Amino acid sequence: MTLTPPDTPPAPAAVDDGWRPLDAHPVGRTIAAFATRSFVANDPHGDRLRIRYEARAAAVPHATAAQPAELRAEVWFGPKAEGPPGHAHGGSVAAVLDEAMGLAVWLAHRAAVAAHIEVDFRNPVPLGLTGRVETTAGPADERKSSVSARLVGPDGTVYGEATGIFVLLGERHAGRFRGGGA
Ligand SMILES: CCCCCCCCCC(=O)SCCNC(=O)CCNC(=O)[C@H](O)C(C)(C)COP(=O)(O)OP(=O)(O)OC[C@H]1O[C@@H](n2cnc3c(N)ncnc32)[C@H](O)[C@@H]1OP(=O)(O)O
Repeated sequence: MTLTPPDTPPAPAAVDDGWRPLDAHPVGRTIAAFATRSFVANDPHGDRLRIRYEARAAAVPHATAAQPAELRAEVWFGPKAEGPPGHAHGGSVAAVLDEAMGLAVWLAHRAAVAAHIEVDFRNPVPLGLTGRVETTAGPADERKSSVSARLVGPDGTVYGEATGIFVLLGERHAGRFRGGGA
């Protein structure tokens, strides 16, 4: 049992910073449904990657430079994400950053696919790490949006940073990127 000294100030009230599970937002619900099938997020109880997305509702839809849309995630790199011994495969780190950037653009604007991404691997990701992915989707023009993301550990270590150009899907893409599978 812990005794609280009488001169200890009361704990500050929890601040509601606006972050909610992704499926709590109307647009986010559609995106979350996609994520249940995606390469990164389709095995939430597996041994490779487990990821949970959150969105800040106040920032969506329609990101602006002054108020960029934000999507973040908590991600766990399991033993089956291995690349170098004991550490996550770079492809798994890139995939996590890629998907988070794509979902951030979709949340802020509309469905989009990656045209170009760049990833900097700043530190090796130890297997078993639970990190946070932070994204910032900027404004879009008629056809594309730029976006960035980073993977940060609980002690503030930056493991990866990425930037991307995501092309917004429109009429000219009709028939491409439809659901399918086998
Ligand atoms: C369904 C929603 C899903 C959302 C979740 C996503 C999660 C994961 C994210 C991904 O990994 S998506 C899968 C990987 N990406 C792909 O498979 C896309 C493959 N590439 C294509 O299908 C086409 O190249 C693409 C649709 C990206 C572009 O073709 P378009 O014919 O629509 O592009 P267009 O040439 O008209 O260019 C549109 C704009 O984007 C720019 N652009 C296109 N490709 C670029 C590139 N590679 N680098 C830089 N900019 C590029 C281009 O310059 C132009 O800019 P401006 O409007 O300013 O002129």
